[in-house]
Amino acid sequence: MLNVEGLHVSYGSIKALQGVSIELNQGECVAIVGSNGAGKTTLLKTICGLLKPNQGSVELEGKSLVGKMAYDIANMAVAHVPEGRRVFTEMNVLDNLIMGSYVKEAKAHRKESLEYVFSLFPRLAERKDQLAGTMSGGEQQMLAVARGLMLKPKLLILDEPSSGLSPLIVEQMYEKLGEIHKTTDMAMLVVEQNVPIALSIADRGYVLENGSIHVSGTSDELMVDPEVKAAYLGFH
Ligand SMILES: Nc1ncnc2c1ncn2[C@@H]1O[C@H](COP(=O)(O)OP(=O)(O)OP(=O)(O)O)[C@@H](O)[C@H]1O
Repeated sequence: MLNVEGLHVSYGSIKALQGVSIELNQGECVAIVGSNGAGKTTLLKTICGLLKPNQGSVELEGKSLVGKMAYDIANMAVAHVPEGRRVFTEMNVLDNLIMGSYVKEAKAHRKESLEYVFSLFPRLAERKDQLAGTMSGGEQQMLAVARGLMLKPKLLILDEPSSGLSPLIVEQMYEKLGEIHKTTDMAMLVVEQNVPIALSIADRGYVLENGSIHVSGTSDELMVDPEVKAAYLGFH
């Protein structure tokens, strides 16, 4: 459903992506992993229309996303959960969720979507009137994911959901992401530095190094790949 082909993206003279190609099928969860500065966030931002590539194509179900505004991409049911959560801190939980369903198609299903995210994250239902900025880091990450789900996405894009969270909270977060993956047919693209946890829920993964795909395969293949093990899984 998502085809990214030969993507080149630069920031001035810095080449952040150099010929990246990935694909994602409906219902699949794919992890993009790699070290700091490998180009992971740049790849997601380009897919979501926040950055314009110098070269290459990004297609969702055969329709190009290149040059589209972020709003139009949201209208095509692509939800982006950015790194660092970025919830609306001065708004309460419920209003944050409502903001997630601002496009026409999502607005029409707002009630069911709210029921769905509240059943998935009961804590958010309990705290629906609380100001988002006063929630804990883990709760804000749940809210950010739930806000993404309010778009009724065909493709849910998550940038470093583990970022800044304690190991236990990361585990709980990934349990939920695994549940979403198992119980829906939406495609999920997860960027992570925490490679083992990302591969624990993903069907496949791509290892990005210095702006290029270095290795790719199923999660099981990557878990036993000697280079991946040495570089990311702490085995030598
Ligand atoms: N706005 C920018 N201006 C200039 N260079 C940038 C900008 N954003 C990113 N870069 C550079 O592009 C490269 C890729 O950055 P990117 O943020 O995509 O990496 P990343 O894999 O997401 O890293 P991290 O895991 O640390 O977030 C890095 O060398 C980074 O310094």
